[in-house]
Amino acid sequence: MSTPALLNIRAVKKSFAQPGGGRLPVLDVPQFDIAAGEQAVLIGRSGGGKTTLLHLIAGLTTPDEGSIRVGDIELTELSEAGRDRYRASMLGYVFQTFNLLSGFTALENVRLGMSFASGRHDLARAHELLDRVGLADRADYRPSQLSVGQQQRVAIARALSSKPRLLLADEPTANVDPASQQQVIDLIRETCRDEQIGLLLVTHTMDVADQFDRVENLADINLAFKAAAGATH
Ligand SMILES: Nc1ncnc2c1ncn2[C@@H]1O[C@H](COP(=O)(O)OP(=O)(O)OP(=O)(O)O)[C@@H](O)[C@H]1O
Repeated sequence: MSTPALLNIRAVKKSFAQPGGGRLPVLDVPQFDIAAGEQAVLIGRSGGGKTTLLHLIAGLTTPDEGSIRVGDIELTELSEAGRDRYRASMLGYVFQTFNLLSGFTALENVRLGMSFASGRHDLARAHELLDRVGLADRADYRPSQLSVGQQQRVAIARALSSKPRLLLADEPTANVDPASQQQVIDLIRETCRDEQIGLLLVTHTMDVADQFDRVENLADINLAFKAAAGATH
């Protein structure tokens, strides 16, 4: 029996208005799929559209055309409130810049990640996740009292707090030292494996990409990139 699909992208195009007028085509992706529980890494040149693709999958932005399905949900048919609910119930997102709330402690930041999803605060899970990321003794610290690597780990705990089906991680090791890098990757991969969470992780680090069975280069799945390359060569 084949593994059920978690993410199906079909014929998705995304362009942005350019400051000087006209539109910049960034993505033209005929097909991109992730199976339930699958772990894939996305690589590609800077400015190529990796973050834009994650934003589309997260429903943070909408495509010009095409279809994005996550489980039974067609994202392009949802209202903004519907996309908020989809994010809360199905998705974890580790942002490049963490996006922790500075006025709240590490524990509160993790609990904030789950409050929308479950409608209740699962304190035990928040503590378990902080323990898992090695920050049990930092639960009451605010982001400004944590190192950059520790903030990154809080952001990972928060993204996992609502037990998502799909985790999107945008360069989760960009701000941690090489020694912590492997810990962060192991943490994300083990948790996703244990909880059957699909993973799409963006990285510029080949040491990280090489650890994954599935490595997708955006240049290979994005026709907009090929069109732009063809125009300049
Ligand atoms: N809101 C926006 N308005 C206009 N252009 C945008 C917007 N967001 C992204 N872009 C453009 O889309 C392109 C792709 O950006 P994106 O951030 O997705 O690239 P990336 O592959 O994630 O890059 P990096 O590896 O440097 O993080 C860039 O040329 C960028 O200027």
